[in-house]
Amino acid sequence: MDKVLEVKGLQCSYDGQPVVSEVSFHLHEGEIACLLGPSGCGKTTVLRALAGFNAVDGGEIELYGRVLSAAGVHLPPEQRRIGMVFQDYALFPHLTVAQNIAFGLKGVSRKDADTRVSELLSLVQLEGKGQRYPHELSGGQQQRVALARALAPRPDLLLMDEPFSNLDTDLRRHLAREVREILKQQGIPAVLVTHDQEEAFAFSDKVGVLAEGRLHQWDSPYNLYYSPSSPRVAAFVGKGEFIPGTVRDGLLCTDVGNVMLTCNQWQDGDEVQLFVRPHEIVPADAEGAQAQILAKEFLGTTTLYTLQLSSGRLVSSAVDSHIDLQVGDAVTVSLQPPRPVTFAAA
Ligand SMILES: Nc1ncnc2c1ncn2[C@@H]1O[C@H](COP(=O)(O)OP(=O)(O)OP(=O)(O)O)[C@@H](O)[C@H]1O
Repeated sequence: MDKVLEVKGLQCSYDGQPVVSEVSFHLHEGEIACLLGPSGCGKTTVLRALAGFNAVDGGEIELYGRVLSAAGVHLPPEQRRIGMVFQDYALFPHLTVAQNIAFGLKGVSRKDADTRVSELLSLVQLEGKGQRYPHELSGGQQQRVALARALAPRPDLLLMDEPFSNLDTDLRRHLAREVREILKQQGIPAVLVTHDQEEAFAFSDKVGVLAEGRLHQWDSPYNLYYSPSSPRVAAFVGKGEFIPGTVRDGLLCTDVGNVMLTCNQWQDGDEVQLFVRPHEIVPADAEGAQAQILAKEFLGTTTLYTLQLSSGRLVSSAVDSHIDLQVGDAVTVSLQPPRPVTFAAA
C-alpha cells in the first residue's frame, strides 16, 4: 500500500521552547489514525503543523508526494488540501447549514456547489436541514455539518481535534462510528486527536502515543494493548500493573504465580517486570497464589476485585461478574496472560 502522508522528524516549538521532537509516522490510503496522550504532550501542535497553522522548526511533512513543510518550505493552510474539524464545530452562525457546507467550495459553479451540498447533506444524514441555522441544530448535528463542510472540497486529508468531546457519551460513540464509516466509504485518510482511549481504539487503524512531545509508539490498537513498546506506553494504555519476577528455566516466577515466557529475550536469573491486565489475573482451582479480597467494584460485564496476596502485594483482578465473590473471601489466583508483556526490571 502506498504512503499518502509522511511525517519525518517533526520538531515544533513555541517562543524557542521545544514542544514536539523527532515525531515520525505515516498513513496509507484511507487509513485513520489517532494521536493519544496526556494533556500538554503536543497532540494539537502536531495537528496544527500538519494543517499549516504552525511553522515547523525541523523535519518534513509530505502529502501525496507534495512537500507541505520542510526546511525553507511552508505551504499556507489553504494550499494544503487538508480539511479540519474542531471540538467547538466552528460553524458560521449567520450562515445556513447549506451555506456553511458550501463555504469551502471555491471556483465551483452555483449548480455544482448545490449538487455537492445535497450529496453531503445526505452523506451526513441531514437531508432537509440545509436552510436551518446552526443554533437550530443539536450539538451532534452541528458536528455533522462541520464534517460535511470539511469534506466538501474533497480534501486529501482530514484532521479532527477532539471532534466528539462536546457530546455526551452515547452520542459520541454513535457519531464516531458514523464518521469512521463515512471516511472509509470516501477513502479519506484522517488524523484525530483525543484524550479518550476507547474512542481512539474504536475509531482508528493506527494510534500514536505521544508523551512530552515524543512519539513513543505508532501501532494498531491491538499491538498497543498487547505489545506495548515500553513500560510508559503500557502504563498509559488501558489498566494494568507491573509485577516483578525472576527468570528460571523459561518461566517468569512471581508472587502471583509463574508464567511461561514466549520470547527468548531473557536468560536465567534475569530480573524482569511483567505487565499484567486485570483480566489476566484469574481465580484458579488449586495451584496458584493465595489472596484475600479487599474490595470489589461491580462493572456490569466484569467485577473488579482488589486482592491482597500473601506477599502483601495488592493486585487487581477482573472476573466475569456472574462469579460473585465477597470482600474478605480467600481466593486462589493465577496469571493467564495470552502474550506475556515483559520489560527489564525498573
Ligand atoms: N500558542 C502557544 N504558545 C506557547 N505555548 C503553547 C502554545 N500552544 C501550546 N503551547 C504549549 O505547548 C505544549 C503542547 O501543547 P498542545 O496544545 O499541543 O498539547 P495537547 O497534547 O494538544 O494538550 P491538550 O490535550 O490539553 O489539548 C504545552 O506545554 C502547551 O502549554
